[in-house]
Amino acid sequence: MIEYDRILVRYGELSTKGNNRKVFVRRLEKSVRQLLKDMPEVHISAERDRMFITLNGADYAVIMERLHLIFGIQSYSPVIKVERDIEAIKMMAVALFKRHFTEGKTFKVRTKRADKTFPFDTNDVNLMVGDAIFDAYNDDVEVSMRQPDIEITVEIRQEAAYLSSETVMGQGGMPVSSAGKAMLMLSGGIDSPVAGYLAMKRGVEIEAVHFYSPPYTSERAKQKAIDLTQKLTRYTGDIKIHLVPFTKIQETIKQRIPEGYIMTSTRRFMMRITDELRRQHGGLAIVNGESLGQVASQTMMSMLAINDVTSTPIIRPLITMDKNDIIKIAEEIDTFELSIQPFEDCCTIFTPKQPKTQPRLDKVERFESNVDFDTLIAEALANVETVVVSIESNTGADDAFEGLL
Ligand SMILES: Nc1ncnc2c1ncn2[C@@H]1O[C@H](COP(=O)(O)OP(=O)(O)OP(=O)(O)O)[C@@H](O)[C@H]1O
Repeated sequence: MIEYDRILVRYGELSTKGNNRKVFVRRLEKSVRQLLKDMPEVHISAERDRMFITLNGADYAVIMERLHLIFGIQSYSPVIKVERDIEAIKMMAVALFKRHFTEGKTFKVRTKRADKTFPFDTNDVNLMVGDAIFDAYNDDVEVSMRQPDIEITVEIRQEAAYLSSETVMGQGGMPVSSAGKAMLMLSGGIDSPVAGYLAMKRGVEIEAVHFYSPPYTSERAKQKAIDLTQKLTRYTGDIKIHLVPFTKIQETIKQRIPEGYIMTSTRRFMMRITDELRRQHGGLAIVNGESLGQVASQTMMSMLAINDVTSTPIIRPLITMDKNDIIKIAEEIDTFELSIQPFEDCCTIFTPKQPKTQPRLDKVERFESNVDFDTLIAEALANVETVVVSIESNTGADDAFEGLL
């Protein structure tokens, strides 16, 4: 049976990014190199609009599985390289087809001609290759343009033609850290890990910030935030998490701020501290899991009052999403089960039964001005614990991202 000799990787959106493309392609190449570091036989060559991973005996299925985790890849196919000769193409297409064909399966040929000097156009190649397959089976096979069981792709480039019968969709998005760094406000809930994933997918490098309030919240609640961070490392490698002790600030808020404004004020302090950590660690933005109208803190009035503490850009990837869609992504990235584990969260413990859904900025500012919060903020910042969370060891790619960020 014929065997694939390389994997062809398509960048998609990347290829349209003008002058930045070179930088993006280089980053993507670096991600792939790191991910396949334990396979020294593999050869990677990143060209302008395609990347080729030559197997040299490596198992293509293992590589295909890992590529699925890399942002910036639109799709990829295991391919066989053949001469730019229509007879050679036809022969290989038939061989590939035979590899997959069982009775009743339909097919389609899809050609892409990157090199326009090739004497036949896309349609000609589709027809000629299709005819070769019909001939090989005495016309006893059927074409289906809409939903073929077997799709033979032929990509004709300057140096050769590449044939495949499998195309897998990648994650899409932009390569890791091509957009700079942001701080992810990570609670133990469903939403913030999804927000982090979506930001990472657009090339944002994430450092997580988690607020915890012992003894009101337990070690296990803190561990949950670390475990959620670990789930995200699968896509980028190591992620730092800053664990901020928040007890004193929350107790002070509870004593000194009128009940209806406790939640607004709590969020404002979280944001101020996150912003300071951002400044210290060279971040450019803050990412959170807010989604419009989900809970009291997420009305527009509330956001206005909370957001007022900083002019730093706040990225809210979930802002217009429905809960069901957020949950779907949480399931896909395997954070959902962890998120729904019932460990206490610092906010829910102190949150009054009826927080103001339309808090007024002038009021919350007045309430806060009566208390010396600056000292408490400095104290919390001085006691931040930073942990580097590493990629899970069962992905088969441990350490693969080392040095990537
Ligand atoms: N303990 C925390 N540490 C860090 N960030 C937090 C914490 N609690 C809340 N946040 C941030 O504030 C956002 C809004 O939180 P809130 O609890 O109002 O909403 P949520 O829909 O329950 O969010 P989540 O599901 O992420 O907990 C969160 O998505 C997160 O970004």
